[in-house]
Amino acid sequence: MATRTPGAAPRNPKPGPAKKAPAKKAAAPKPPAKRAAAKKAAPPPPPPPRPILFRAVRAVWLGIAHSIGAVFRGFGHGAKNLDPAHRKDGVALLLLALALVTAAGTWFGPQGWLGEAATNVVSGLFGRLDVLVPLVLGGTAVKLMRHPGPPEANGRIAIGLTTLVVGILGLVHIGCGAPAMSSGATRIRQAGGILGWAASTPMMAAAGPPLAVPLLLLLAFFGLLVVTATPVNRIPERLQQLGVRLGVVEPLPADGPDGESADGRAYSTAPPEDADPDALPITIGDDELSARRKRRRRKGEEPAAEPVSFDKDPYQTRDLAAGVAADLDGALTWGVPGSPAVASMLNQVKDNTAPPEEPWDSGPAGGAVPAARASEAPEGHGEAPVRMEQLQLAGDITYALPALDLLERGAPAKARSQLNDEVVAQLTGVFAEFKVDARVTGFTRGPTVTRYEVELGPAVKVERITALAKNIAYAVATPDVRIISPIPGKSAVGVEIPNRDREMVTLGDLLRSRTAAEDSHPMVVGMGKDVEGHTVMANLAKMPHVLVAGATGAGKSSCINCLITSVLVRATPDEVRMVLVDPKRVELTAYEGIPHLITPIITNPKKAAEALQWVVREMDMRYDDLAAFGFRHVDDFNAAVRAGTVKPPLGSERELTPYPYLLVIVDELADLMMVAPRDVEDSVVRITQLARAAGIHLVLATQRPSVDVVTGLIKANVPSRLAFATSAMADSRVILDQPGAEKLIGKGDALFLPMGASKPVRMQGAFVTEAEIARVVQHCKDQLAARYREDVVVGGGPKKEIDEEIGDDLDLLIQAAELVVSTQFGSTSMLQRKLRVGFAKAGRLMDLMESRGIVGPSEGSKARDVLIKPDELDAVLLTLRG
Ligand SMILES: Nc1ncnc2c1ncn2[C@@H]1O[C@H](COP(=O)(O)OP(=O)(O)OP(=O)(O)O)[C@@H](O)[C@H]1O
Repeated sequence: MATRTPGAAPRNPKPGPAKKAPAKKAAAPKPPAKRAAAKKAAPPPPPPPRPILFRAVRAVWLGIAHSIGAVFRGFGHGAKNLDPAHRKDGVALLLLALALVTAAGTWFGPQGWLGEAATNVVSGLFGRLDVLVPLVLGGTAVKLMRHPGPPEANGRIAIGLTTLVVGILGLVHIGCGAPAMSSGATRIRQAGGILGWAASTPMMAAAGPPLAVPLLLLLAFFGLLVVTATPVNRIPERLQQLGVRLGVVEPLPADGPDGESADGRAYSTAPPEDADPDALPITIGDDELSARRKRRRRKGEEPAAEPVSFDKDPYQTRDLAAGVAADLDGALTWGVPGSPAVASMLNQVKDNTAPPEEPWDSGPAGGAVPAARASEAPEGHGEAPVRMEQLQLAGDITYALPALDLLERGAPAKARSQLNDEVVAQLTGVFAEFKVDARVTGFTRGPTVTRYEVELGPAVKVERITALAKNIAYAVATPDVRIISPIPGKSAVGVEIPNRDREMVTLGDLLRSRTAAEDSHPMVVGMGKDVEGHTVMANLAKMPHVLVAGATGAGKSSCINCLITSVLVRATPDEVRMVLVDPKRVELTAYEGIPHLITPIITNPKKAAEALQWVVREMDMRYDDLAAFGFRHVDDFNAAVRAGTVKPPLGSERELTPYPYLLVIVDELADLMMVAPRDVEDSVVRITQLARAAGIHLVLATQRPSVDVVTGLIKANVPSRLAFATSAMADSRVILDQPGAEKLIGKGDALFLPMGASKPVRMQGAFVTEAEIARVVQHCKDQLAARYREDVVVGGGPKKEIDEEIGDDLDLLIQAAELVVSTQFGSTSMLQRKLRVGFAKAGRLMDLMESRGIVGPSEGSKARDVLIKPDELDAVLLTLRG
């Protein structure tokens, strides 16, 4: 659990004396220091346009390349939906052409001057192995077209492949008698080529031929590890996986003890012991951006102006080979020099895992960069949990969590686009037009909105910017301008303007992020990305209950899908169980049959109200257990059960098992409130007041955040709020107790106010497609069939003959009968209190009991006579149940 610290940029010195600056002075030159800072902050000029011929050739080349790429991607599955932003068809076509030319020359004899030249170069460089060059080039081209992978990986693969090839060519050269250069070009070509000669000669000179061979073998082996990003300690595992793929080895069953994965890595499902239960339930990871920014800032480097991708798999960088790989990735892709010594390589692994996004930063004074947490990450970061795990469930069932590959990668995030530069120019234009001494000193671009930072000249009132809101909106042609004054932690006014080229945040990218990897708690879910592009993760167990609201089409269902999919990807059914309530009948059907469900998806609002009452009973039962065994939180009880330190009472045959978290998701609270407002409110309030310690958590979604749906009582007990765009400010007030949500721009744009936070965080909610959900759900269903409990909703099991008059009140009536008979006290107000029902319902229960001979008739305000003795209770209950 970590929270974001506000930007560490030094505050500006106080503005000069409050002398009213004449209007003319507004445009006057700034003092030198200010000017210098501003100059540094100014955006770099756009690159000069390229000649038209170059652009035409490029367009034709890419056109051909994309057509051929499309053909290659058309084969089989898995490459058809490659995001255009990830394509590398241009380079791939070049490699393909080279493969064809070299194949013609080396396989069929040189033809023509081009063929001869290519053959001479290839055979001269690679010697005997020249025949393999076309294959490697062709294979690489096809791989680039079908699965280009993250750009950093290409750098690593290039270096690894070179090391591998040089090692092998050196060995071939020695194997062919190690001819010297003086023996002629033909002998060199018939051995390891110039590369083989260059690799083997110094080794033999330095260590002698017997040692040169193992050294070259080591070099080749090292290259292989780098190409495949295999850490040394995972070689056996990778070999095993290869064997399984080739069908020569059986998959290993999970052999770790409970709570340990197959590879022996501890897999903790409980929150960290030192976790502060009152801390904010969200983690805003600054891994993606700030680590690199901060490093660059330390080095005094200018930020990169080019938008860059930060798709990077933190799991690949664990030890030497992976460390080198990561280091080389950084070196090749981002121009960061690779460290010479192995030790420093290892140190840099962590740094290199931070995606190298670089927003436009105005340098220390502009402070568009928030403080980074990445460099303060705990040492053990490299031990991020491996996601594909074989986990042991109760009853010796192994359960593999879905692979993160089932979720798509998003397009690379942009740190800056031409449209941002245009907006900066428009803002500058507005300030100049209205003669306000202010300038844009930087911006941080999020997926949906960009926050432009505006610094004011001396003696310029903040109100002058706020007063310009409408003019700014006019200039940038969008009504949705939000002004934040000041940006927390900075002496600057923030102007949030939607990106016309907005980006999608995919759930896959969130769950692959380092922030997600660092917290293996099963209830941690991907929420989205904030305005600075940081990953926002939330721990549902710490929320502990959340209200999700917004107008129709604003993104609630997508958010709920992300929550459920996150849980499916990160938690086993033994860790988290769910009750899904979907009165709209369409939103959650994709999850029918998942093993995490405790009861089939509930679509009938009346049944939903019953299910909530079941949740209350489950909570009471858990509380009884906690009290009986002397624990205060279900996590402590679970830990004790797993450790075997808690035993059932003597004589009891009960087998203690840990309680899973119970996640109750209601996708349209309004539908429930329409059928049984009092019961639903009662249950929700009771659950929200108490369920936290019992590991039961509610997510309530509604598109009607009016006071009759989100009542005062519900609001008071649901502390975390997530507001998507609302149609009116009043709705925003109901959800967040403040305006703001009415200014959101829909499609997942949200304000997130987690428990304990005073200000909401604006974020772009994540998105997960139906196809991804279907893949994850299929995986879970393949692992385990759902086992439903029959007592959750009455009527879930075989239909019993229940007295028509009793109808849906059977459960309550039974509880009332138990209460009245066991206490021998026929009081309506007692029923109201104990069953938490209203006066009308308690009166009706009393009447039902009277008509069934359990209590006598009403005697005014006096308690009724109880006509049944405690030992007759069981028989009476049986009759009631039909
Ligand atoms: N996070 C997101 N990123 C991108 N697009 C989104 C996002 N969330 C929603 N959308 C787009 O908005 C559409 C409507 O979203 P969604 O169905 O989640 O809305 P909703 O609030 O649940 O509406 P309703 O209440 O009518 O069900 C989606 O089909 C999708 O195209």
